[in-house]
Amino acid sequence: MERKMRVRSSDVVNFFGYTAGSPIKWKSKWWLEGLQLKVTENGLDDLVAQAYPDEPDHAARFKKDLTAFFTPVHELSRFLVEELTEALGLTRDTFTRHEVTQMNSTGRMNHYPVCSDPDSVLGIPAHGDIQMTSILYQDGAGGLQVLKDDGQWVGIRPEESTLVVNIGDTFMALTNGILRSAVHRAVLNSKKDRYSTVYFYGIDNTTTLTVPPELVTEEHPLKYRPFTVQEHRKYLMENEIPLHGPRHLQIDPDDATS
Ligand SMILES: O=C(O)CCC(=O)C(=O)O
Ligand SMILES: [Fe+2]
Repeated sequence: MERKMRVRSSDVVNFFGYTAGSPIKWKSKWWLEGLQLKVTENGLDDLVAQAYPDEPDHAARFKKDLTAFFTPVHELSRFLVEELTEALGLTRDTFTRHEVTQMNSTGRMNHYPVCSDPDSVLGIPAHGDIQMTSILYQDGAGGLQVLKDDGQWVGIRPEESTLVVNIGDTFMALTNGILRSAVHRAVLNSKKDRYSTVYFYGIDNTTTLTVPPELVTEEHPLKYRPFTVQEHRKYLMENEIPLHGPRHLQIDPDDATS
């Protein structure tokens, strides 16, 4: 506990560091503790030094373990974004060229403690992820659910050696809604704790991003206005997200067709 307190978050927008319960000001309760990570050389050095100030061996091992997961997953994220971009008929680096530093991407480790009344509270309530893609590794406990178009929640069963890939709100808006940000949540169980680790691959936070003109046609008119990821993040931190994608970034926020 003392170690967790050493790295606790004091940042309400990006909440880097340790948080217990909801890291943001939504009304609903979150039944989890989490560690939000800056996955850069400096970010990881600072974190492990704060967590293990007098134990350099532990610090080095923790950094090695974090790097072993996040470095390949960063490369995989960029590859997947580029493959999807190309599949849409665009130049491969249309979006990834906005990847300034890894600073715009975030790692997150979630721990959902066992809950004696799992139907009374959620681990994480319904949301879409902010960034381009999320890659999630979950243990065998199960609890991730995705919202289907018919309003039903479907469980994403854990499979050994399998990663879950999710499209985020930024990628949805930048592809004019062709790729869909999946609304998801984490439910609890009364038998065992659950752990998951996520990498949110992000591009430039502060540049105004726009839908490429190639994705705007007569049948598929421009649906999303120019935006910055930072502005989108701030909106989400301040507004509990309803059960749909980034509708506030739409030119017509009342258009509910996706
Ligand atoms: O733990 C999970 O299955 C979901 C985690 C998640 O949605 C998130 O960290 O954004
Ligand atoms: Fe998520």
